[in-house]
Amino acid sequence: MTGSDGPHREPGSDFRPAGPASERAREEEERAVEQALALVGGSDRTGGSGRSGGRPSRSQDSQGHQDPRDENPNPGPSSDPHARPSSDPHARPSSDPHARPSSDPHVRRSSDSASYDGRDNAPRDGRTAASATTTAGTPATAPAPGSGQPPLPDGASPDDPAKPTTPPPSWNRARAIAARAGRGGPAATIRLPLDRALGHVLAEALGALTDLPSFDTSAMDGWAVAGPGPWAFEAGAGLLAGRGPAAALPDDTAVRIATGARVPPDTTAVIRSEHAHVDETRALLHARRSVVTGQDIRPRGQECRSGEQLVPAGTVVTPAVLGLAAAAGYDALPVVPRPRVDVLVLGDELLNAGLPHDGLIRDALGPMLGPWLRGLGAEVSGPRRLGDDAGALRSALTSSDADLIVTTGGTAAGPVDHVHPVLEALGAELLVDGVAVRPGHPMLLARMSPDGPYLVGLPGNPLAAVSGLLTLAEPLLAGIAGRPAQDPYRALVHAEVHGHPHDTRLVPVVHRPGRAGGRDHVAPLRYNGPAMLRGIAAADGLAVVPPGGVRSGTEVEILDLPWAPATPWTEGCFT
Ligand SMILES: Nc1nc2c(c(=O)[nH]1)N[C@H]1C(S)=C(S)[C@@H](COP(=O)(O)OP(=O)(O)OC[C@H]3O[C@@H](n4cnc5c(N)ncnc54)[C@H](O)[C@@H]3O)O[C@H]1N2
Ligand code: MOO
Repeated sequence: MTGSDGPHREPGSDFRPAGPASERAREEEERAVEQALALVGGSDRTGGSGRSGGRPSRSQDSQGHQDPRDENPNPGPSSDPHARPSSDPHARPSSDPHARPSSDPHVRRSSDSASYDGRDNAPRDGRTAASATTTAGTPATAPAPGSGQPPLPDGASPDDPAKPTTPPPSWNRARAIAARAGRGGPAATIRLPLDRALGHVLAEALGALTDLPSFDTSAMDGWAVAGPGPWAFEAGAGLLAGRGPAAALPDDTAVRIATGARVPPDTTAVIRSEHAHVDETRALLHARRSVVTGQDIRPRGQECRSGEQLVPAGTVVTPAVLGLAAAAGYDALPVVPRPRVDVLVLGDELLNAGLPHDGLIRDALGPMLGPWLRGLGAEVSGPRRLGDDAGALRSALTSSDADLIVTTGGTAAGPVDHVHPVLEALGAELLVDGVAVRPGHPMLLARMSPDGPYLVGLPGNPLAAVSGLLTLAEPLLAGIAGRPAQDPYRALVHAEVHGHPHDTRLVPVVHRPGRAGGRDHVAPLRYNGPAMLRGIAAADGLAVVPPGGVRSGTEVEILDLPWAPATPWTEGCFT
């Protein structure tokens, strides 16, 4: 991904067409974001920023290729994981799997329904629409399963067939909502000693506490000389680093000097040892080449003057920043506290160790999410494995003092999918309830209360969970931690990547150097089905594939994975 021919980053770019229509779309998106945040009392601290191919097979083949259409084949009312029973007896289904009957998304509905009774296995189907339904476009109701009512045409609502239903937010809009929600809170500052500051974000600009260098210093081992030479010197005398000030150097004299030693006043230049000829018998030093005034002297303040800004607020404290801060006189740094994240893993079918057996499978998300979230700058507790126990989920949510709770699984409408009913019962506000992205469309973002933690509900399918992590958790955490969210950039893609008919697809890719005059590019990886991690484990990025797909030889947006660049063992995964 390096080199002038390589994929170039265009931080502000997206797929919106230019012109007034895109301007309108942007304004609408902004409005929707504002509405979402108004519900939880969030505001934008910083003012906001943002920024086909051949016919695919209909199902996943033996190589792990996934037909994007399989994940949303317009399944009809009962197969929509978002489908919620309606409290409206006249409610009729929509044929859009995302369609939720209209209701004012700004109305926070009461939670006095029988949707959640705090017991395990609370009947999902008995849930009404009383809920934390909100803005981002996915108010939730669907026909009661088995109601036998015919689906409405796309765009029609059950209450008013002429009234369009609200689709789930686009991938870009969902990310914007999450980012702005994260930026909505007050920015706290703590001072941390250097050895604990790594990975935090600077809450304030770092100003130098001293000139750097703080004194004129020798850049080389050699001789400090005064005047044009040759120079007399005193055998055995010399200046070392770490010593106090030396006496001024008289004209036509030289003194041995070590790299880093203070240069004596009146020094003209430093001559490197290898460029000097020492006449021991006459105690005279000669230069082997011409001497330029000031050579190999680092003057005081060359790198910075005291008070000068070294790095701005918002900079992530890297090892290099730690080194710079130490050099500039800091013992501790003003940083934004790491966002605290609780990870709750849901699912009775999950094993913590050993081989899958008897229908049980290994928990793939618990081991993955902690390190990934830490990589995003969070302080992570857990994972806590709660099984499919609505009561346990409820008490974990109410007792958390984290900034963000991440749950895995249980986001859909299966019999033991407790996330929505528990959020409803607790009166949480849904900022995002489903996103037009594959995999991961049932992902959600909620706020437990106006001052309470956020909750990101990741779908249980492992790659869908990764999608939710990068779509909602990453921008939210970046906002809370005071760092910029990752901007996708564009890269050439060497293969056709099928798109979903109307949703964004996130596809694992790996960066490849251009060979034989070819350009650097990304190659999509197979084993990219929602339940698979094999592709993402070999990837260094995710291609953001717009509806309709991308053709080979064109550019696609890329989100880097934290461990980019590529791992060497990618080969088996190429499409
Ligand atoms: N009728 C429909 N059913 C489903 C649809 C749909 O459109 N209609 N969408 C599917 C999609 S897509 C997803 S994603 C899931 C989301 O469901 P949940 O978030 O409720 O996830 P679960 O049902 O709990 O689990 C789904 C799947 O993932 C496995 N899983 C869960 N947790 C883990 C873990 N920690 N490690 C490894 N694997 C995990 C779980 O066993 C299931 O196989 O809904 C679909 N259903
Ligand atoms: O495709 Mo599902 O959306 O997340 O696995």
